[in-house]
Amino acid sequence: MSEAQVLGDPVERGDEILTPEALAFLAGLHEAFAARRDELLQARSKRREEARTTGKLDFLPETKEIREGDWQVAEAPPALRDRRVEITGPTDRKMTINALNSGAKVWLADLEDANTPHWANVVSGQVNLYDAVRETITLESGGKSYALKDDVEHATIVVRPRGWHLDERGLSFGGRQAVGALVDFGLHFFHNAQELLNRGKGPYFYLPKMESHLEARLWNDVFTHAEKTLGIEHGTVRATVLIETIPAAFEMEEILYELREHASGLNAGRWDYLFSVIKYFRDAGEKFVLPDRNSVTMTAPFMRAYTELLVRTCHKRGAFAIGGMAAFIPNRKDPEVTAAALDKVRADKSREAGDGFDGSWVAHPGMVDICREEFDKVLGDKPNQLDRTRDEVSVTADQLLDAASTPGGATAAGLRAAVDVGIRYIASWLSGNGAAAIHNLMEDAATAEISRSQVWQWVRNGTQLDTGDKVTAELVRGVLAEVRGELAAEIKPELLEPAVELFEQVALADEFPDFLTLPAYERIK
Ligand SMILES: CC(=O)SCCNC(=O)CCNC(=O)[C@H](O)C(C)(C)COP(=O)(O)OP(=O)(O)OC[C@H]1O[C@@H](n2cnc3c(N)ncnc32)[C@H](O)[C@@H]1OP(=O)(O)O
Ligand SMILES: O=CC(=O)O
Repeated sequence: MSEAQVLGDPVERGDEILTPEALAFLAGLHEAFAARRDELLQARSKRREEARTTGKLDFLPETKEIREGDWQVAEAPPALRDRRVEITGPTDRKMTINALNSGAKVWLADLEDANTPHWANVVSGQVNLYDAVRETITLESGGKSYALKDDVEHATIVVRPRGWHLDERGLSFGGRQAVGALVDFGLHFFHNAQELLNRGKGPYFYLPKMESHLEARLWNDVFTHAEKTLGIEHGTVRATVLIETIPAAFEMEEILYELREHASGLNAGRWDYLFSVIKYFRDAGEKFVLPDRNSVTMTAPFMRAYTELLVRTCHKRGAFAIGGMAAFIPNRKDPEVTAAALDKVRADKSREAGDGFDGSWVAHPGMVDICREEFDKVLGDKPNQLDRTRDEVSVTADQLLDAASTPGGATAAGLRAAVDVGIRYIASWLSGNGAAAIHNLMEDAATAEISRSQVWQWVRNGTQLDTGDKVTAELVRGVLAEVRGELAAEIKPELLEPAVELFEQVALADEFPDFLTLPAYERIK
């Protein structure tokens, strides 16, 4: 087996996580699965090229039997039967404690879009998960003592590892960089799977950014291998898959089918989904050009088609349908902003509960009650609404791809906001914070991806703004220069300058970079 080499700097308590046994377990995962990961990433480009040339995607003819077959996913374990409110957040120590105490049923412990994968964050996130699972996690910070409360039910931990595309420079196996997803999954599983089972929970995961059922098959094989290696019963791992890429929307059934012994549901990851629609069809013509990011809502016809199909697919197969993130967050200093955010989140969760979702996401502890209240109204004493099978729903490929009917337009204010948010977010990411409050919205990698890919698409299509200006690279550079001047008073030059350069690269390069976090990762030391 390839030998593990730890290349990242030492991290406090890292020796408890990067033990020889844990590294050997990761080496086994890499030996078995890294090459297949590489092949599947290559397959992504081939499929995208087909969509670019045809401007189309469709349900797969070769998997029709699966879509029409009679099968169900495994029954949910007790800890995942009631998911009416899920809080998401990075695994820093304070957020971990606050999330577990928040009153949410589930905590999505985010090693992905809300986390900058600095080696220190990668390892300390695992230290925090280790302590969280054992309920020993405490912190002294800002004159406050943090610990798990005795009088609330602690949220069930569901870990989101990085997507398949990201490598990890802090570790190598046989001289090749580790696969980020296998590191995140493997360390949590190795240290905590048995401990979680002893406590009546289990190793539960959220799987991000998949583009096909073959990628789901790979995850399923990883789970089976991990269970076998550690002597844990097959089917103990439970995974909720984020449907957050446009090709995956055409394979919801197949993804559940591949993971059926390990699946617990699908989530409508709306932000990455929007990013994916733009990215996939960025050069397929005007009909895929979307209006300003913040004006595309969940009631746009193509977004509605996606969520309706998701609920229908899940409940047909006995899987949970989990709603997405309304990005509005409260602001302690501004009651008006807070009141408006609460109203918007309430409306969003009310719509989702009415549509048949079994629960949904919030980004902030201040939103937990609102989400719970809206789901309580629909669920009452029932833990979920798997029985609402939504048989009347039927969604076509054209409906999923109908970006053209989205109301709204591209505006100069929208362009400026995209540049401003993009730069602010990248500066935050580079500093080690993968999630940030920007203009009273939660921003993470997914939301920032929309901003920069939208700019790229508008330039490529020469989109006309409300001012009559056509979006060109020159126009965007002008906006960039103005925004950079404004932000100089707020962001240190050592973060602002690389953030501006990176934004320019990911928004204006001739060749569209697949993920902004790839060139950003190259920049971190
Ligand atoms: C599109 C997607 O992929 S969504 C999923 C990925 N994104 C995320 O998970 C982002 C989750 N949200 C966050 O990270 C945060 O809410 C932020 C960064 C947006 C804002 O955080 P802050 O600036 O700290 O907000 P604010 O000052 O209002 O926080 C108030 C308190 O709530 C805590 N808090 C805020 N958000 C969270 C959270 N998601 N989980 C746990 N605690 C939280 C803060 O730690 C703070 O605690 P304290 O009073 O003990 O100091
Ligand atoms: O990951 C979730 C999303 O909305 O993107």
